[in-house]
Amino acid sequence: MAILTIIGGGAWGSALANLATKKGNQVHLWSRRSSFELESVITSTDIVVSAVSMKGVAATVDRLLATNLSPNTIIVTVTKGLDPATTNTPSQIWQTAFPHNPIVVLSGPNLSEEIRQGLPAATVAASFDLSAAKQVQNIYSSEIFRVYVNQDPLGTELGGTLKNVFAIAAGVCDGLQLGTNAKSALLTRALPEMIRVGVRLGAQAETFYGLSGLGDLLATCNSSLSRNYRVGFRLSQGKSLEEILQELQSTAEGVNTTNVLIDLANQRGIEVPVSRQVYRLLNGEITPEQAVLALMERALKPEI
Ligand SMILES: NC(=O)c1ccc[n+]([C@@H]2O[C@H](COP(=O)([O-])OP(=O)(O)OC[C@H]3O[C@@H](n4cnc5c(N)ncnc54)[C@H](O)[C@@H]3O)[C@@H](O)[C@H]2O)c1
Ligand SMILES: O=P(O)(O)OC[C@H](O)CO
Repeated sequence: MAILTIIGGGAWGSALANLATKKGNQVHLWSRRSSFELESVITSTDIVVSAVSMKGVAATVDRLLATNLSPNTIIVTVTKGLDPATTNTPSQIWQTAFPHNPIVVLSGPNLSEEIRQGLPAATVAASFDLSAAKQVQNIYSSEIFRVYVNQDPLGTELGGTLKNVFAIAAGVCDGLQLGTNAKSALLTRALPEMIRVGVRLGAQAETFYGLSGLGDLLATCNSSLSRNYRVGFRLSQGKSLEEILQELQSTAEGVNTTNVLIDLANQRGIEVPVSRQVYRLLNGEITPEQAVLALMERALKPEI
């Protein structure tokens, strides 16, 4: 049995708290509205899970820096986003702030609503520190949640983060009723685009073929449970982004991720054709139909 403190009481933090509690662990679920102080539970904590949205990562890091967290405590990050100021991933931010703590990325095709319903799912615990990843694997593995490990935290994290951009595109594709051929083409071309970005940032290409890359891409791009997919679907119905985000009342990380990704691609000269059309659509530069046409009329090229 381990003692976990989960920071962030949103959809995913709550689902992760339930999974760990059902395995017999002691779980403190802390959010900004909690009636207890973070300090009061942190010294006895074996594992801290950060389940806040990207916009809350910096504040959460500061909050934890103000406690006396032991360097032995494993920090697990599940946020799927990029920092607009630095383009860093959450695990990079955590590692910089806590250089002596093991940092583990937990990411995979994990729509929280399905997990809340007790449906089976698999995921990846990734860390440079394999023993820390294995501890997280043991704590979270159950008959409904199968956890694999790897040693590519950046690739694991970028798979979960970048797929949100394509989930928006997939929602547009389905909303416009473009058909199965178009959807298959979109998802297939999304994967090399994710790998191109990931490898340039230092991730391993193979990681993107696993659960945290292809797996999460398939889950998110094919489910109306995905908030990013829903953003794309509603854009295709002519709603404004502002209106959609207002109705959503929850986090769709793909909107911020698209903007950061395009900054990054421009700085480093990375070719990201699908993401670029998602960017133009989100920023009101083109209509969904124009985005599709722009992709179809690109200069012809070899497949690989
Ligand atoms: N919901 C899912 O299916 C799922 C699955 C895997 C990963 N994720 C990722 O987990 C993260 C959280 O997603 P969610 O679905 O729980 O979102 P959510 O919108 O339900 O909850 C977001 C949480 O972040 C907290 N937060 C935001 N700003 C904060 C701040 N400044 N300080 C402290 N806390 C702050 C909120 O209080 C809330 O608890 C996202 O990055 C998401 O991509 C979600
Ligand atoms: O609801 P979304 O689009 O944030 O997707 C949730 C998870 O990332 C799916 O793995």
